[in-house]
Amino acid sequence: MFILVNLKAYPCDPIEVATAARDVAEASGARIAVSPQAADVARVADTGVETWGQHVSPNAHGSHTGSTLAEAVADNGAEGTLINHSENRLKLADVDGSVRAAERADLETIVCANNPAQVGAAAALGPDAVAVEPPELIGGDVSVATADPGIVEDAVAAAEAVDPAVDVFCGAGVSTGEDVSTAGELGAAGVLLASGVAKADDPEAVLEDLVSGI
Ligand SMILES: O=C[C@H](O)COP(=O)(O)O
Repeated sequence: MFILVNLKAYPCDPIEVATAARDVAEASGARIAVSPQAADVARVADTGVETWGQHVSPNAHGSHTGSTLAEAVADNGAEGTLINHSENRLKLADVDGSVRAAERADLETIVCANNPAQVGAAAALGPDAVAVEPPELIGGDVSVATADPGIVEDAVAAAEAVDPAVDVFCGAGVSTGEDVSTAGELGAAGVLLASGVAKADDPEAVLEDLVSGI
């Protein structure tokens, strides 16, 4: 199970979380990555933790003011990127363009989706993985794998039907090792989480609990 911690725009210290994630990953052997604000990618990557972008734009180099260039994200140390997060939705053509931009920059990709139908559509674009996140459960206290296990199983089936090579993650409300374990039992290859770590008083303790569920 891959644990991807999205820091969103939370007022946490990205270096504190990144350092904790690096240490827990090294001690446990678990794959843990941190996805900070674009402006923090380089200094988070400098900690040695696996680092992901929160978004890349569909454009290449050129006259695109305000874009998040995939090549710049990669050059600053990121190994992958989220695309189409629930809080940063894109048009279908731009999801496709962002996946292609990430591929050009050798970034691994996870395309986010609200439900199994969108998971199937996202899988058809050929990302490395898709993540199913019911928007109403994001930021809550109950894991998607507990609140709505059927949506995870249906998402796994939807991706499998389109492209068996595309992994499925689940996210929303994940904060414990038990949540990670349950997600794995439902067929998820990883979890996408944010508030459980970014808002924690002791991010390292939460990460240690999370990896206990792998
Ligand atoms: O990117 C992370 C997801 O939106 C889940 O957020 P959450 O763990 O705060 O529910």
